[in-house]
Amino acid sequence: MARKTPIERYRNIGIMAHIDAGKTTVTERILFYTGISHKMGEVHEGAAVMDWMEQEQERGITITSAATTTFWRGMDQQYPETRINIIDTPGHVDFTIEVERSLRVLDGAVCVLDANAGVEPQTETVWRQANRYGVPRMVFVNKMDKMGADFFRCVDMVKERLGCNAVPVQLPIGAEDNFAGVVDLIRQKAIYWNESDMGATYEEVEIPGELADQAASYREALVEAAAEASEELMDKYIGGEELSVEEINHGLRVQTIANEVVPVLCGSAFKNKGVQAVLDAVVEYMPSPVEVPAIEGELDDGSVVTRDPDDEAPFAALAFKIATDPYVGTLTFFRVYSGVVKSGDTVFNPVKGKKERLGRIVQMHSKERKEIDEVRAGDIAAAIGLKEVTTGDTLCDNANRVMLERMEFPDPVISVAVEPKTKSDQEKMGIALGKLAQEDPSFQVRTDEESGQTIISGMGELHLEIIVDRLKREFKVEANVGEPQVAYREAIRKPVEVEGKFVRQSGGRGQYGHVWIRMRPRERGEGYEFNNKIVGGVVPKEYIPSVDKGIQEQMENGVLAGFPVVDLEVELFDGSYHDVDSSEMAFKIAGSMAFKDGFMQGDPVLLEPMMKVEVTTPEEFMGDVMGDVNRRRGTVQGMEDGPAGKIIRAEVPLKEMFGYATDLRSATQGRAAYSMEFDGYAEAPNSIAEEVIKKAG
Ligand SMILES: Nc1nc2c(ncn2[C@@H]2O[C@H](COP(=O)(O)OP(=O)(O)OP(=O)(O)O)[C@@H](O)[C@H]2O)c(=O)[nH]1
Repeated sequence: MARKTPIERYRNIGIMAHIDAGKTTVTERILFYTGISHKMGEVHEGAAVMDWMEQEQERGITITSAATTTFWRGMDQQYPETRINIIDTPGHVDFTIEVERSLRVLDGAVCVLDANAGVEPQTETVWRQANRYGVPRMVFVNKMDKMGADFFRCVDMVKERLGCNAVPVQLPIGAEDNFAGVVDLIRQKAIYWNESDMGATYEEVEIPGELADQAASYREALVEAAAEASEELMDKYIGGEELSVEEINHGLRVQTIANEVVPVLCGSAFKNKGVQAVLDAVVEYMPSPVEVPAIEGELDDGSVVTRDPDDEAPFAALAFKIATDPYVGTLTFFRVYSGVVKSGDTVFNPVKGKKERLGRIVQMHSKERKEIDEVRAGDIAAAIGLKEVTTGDTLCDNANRVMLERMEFPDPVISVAVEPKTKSDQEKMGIALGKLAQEDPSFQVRTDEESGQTIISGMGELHLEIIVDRLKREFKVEANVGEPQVAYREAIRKPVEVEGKFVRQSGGRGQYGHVWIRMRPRERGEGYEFNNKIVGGVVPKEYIPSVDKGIQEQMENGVLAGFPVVDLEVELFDGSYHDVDSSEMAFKIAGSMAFKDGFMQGDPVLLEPMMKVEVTTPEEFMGDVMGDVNRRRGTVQGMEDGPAGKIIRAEVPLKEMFGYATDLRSATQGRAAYSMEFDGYAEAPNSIAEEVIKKAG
């Protein structure tokens, strides 16, 4: 079967925003105007099309990043059919991991701002993440109808706080209650959407006289920005020639894809103004899969290759999202980078080292699934029923194996004990948690060896709350939840040289393992490294991996208070063996004994997770907020004025952030907002360490 839409007409885009900027509303309107969603559900009525998980509706926030396919031919039907895959990116801080993995598979992003609030903390976080992946972006200044809406201040904030070359391609006509439409600076028209049909139709007229000068000067700036794209355009521009609409759009497209320009549009999704123009801009300025650098992958022999966006190339795809659906089971969302895959094909997963057969393949058109036979390079779809695939895995042609760049997931920083309410819940809970962990690599489940309790760990309080909520709703498991616990780490601060000797002599065959190791602290985040420096076979080769294994197992279990040991280099440099009594087991124990001793001699320390916290508060509460940050052992790192009040940036230990949402609300009459993000591990003060160690017994 041939490709219906040529790959050049694909757009894989994400919509990113701070919470409440209107991402869900914008997405819904897109689906409405593209004809997929025939009925608009308002967010506050809980019927939003994208918010298809129950608790998302209740909380009014979007948690999962589903992918939705839609088609657009332009406001004026001026384009050939363009296939737009919208990858939903969540706005809440606890889900930055979801943002990361959607950024990984999209080619461009629309950043939605609240015209009153402008650039908010989470906008910045997501923007930085997008910088890391080099994702081309455009900005939609939404809520132009809202009190305090200010387009020009938003543009300045985008320039200053996000440090990019924001170029308005529209100007608003009026603001707040008087927001009426937009000036299209490229086509030099004023556009007014009709209210009678929810903005489905519009009028195009001359630019109002009072805006003419402003429009002319903004147009000049935009034409200049477009001209930068090539010498040819620049020569024409400098020579005083008019650039055509096509030339301007082409120039902006080149510059946007090169991350040199960020086009800025405006409107009000809620009032049905401006959304179709956003879709036109997606077609005009966002890249197709063939306009972004081809993805790289590693072959078995370690050599690096690219997988080009071409149907003829071997199949390679990345699984970026696993969702558990109550009706069909596991849905694995994947982005195809190269080649074609059909339902029924067997694919290889190099991460798991396993082959799996693709059963049914579906494409998500919002709530509705459409079953499809094949997926081609550049497209996004979901496979039903894959068992072994987890987020971030590669799926590829079995005869042309390749491992695409892996996604990195941070370790969870917070955990709680969950206990099933009844015996019959016990087994169900195990299965449910297993499924949830498969969906979400930043969520982990383990059993505490001593207490036998099930411990779940994640990226924040809300993250775990939602997991427990899903247990109840989707899996009908009732569970009691303990107090949230911080995921500490342990480390040494000074290099040591230690011996580990395990000798047992009894009647028959004894045990003999003997090692000397050097342990050195490494920088935070550098992890573990094992080096074998044995010469002359004093420890036989076959026992060396056992030493490493013994150390790693002990590291997992910790020494001070049962938390994993991190950032350590171990060098095995001496030891001895016995012809009869030595075994892998004996060397494993010797390794773990040496490690434990060395750890205690190495000036051990407890590490605690630190959070980067940003609070926006009206000025009158600033003193209270700062005082509170100090009481929480936080350090204020900066302060600035924002449109919604003072912005305080601080670093605070996660332990002290429990319950912060409630405390902040009551201290500021609900007028402050905050966001937080994991920053790294730092040494915990002695008083805290002692408390934690004592508790661990
Ligand atoms: N005045 C006005 N309100 C809007 C506009 N767009 C969205 N809203 C409202 O703003 C609120 C938040 O909108 P959402 O679309 O849920 O925002 P979101 O960014 O998806 O929020 P999260 O899913 O929580 O990240 C809702 O009450 C919307 O009705 C707009 O253009 N103007």
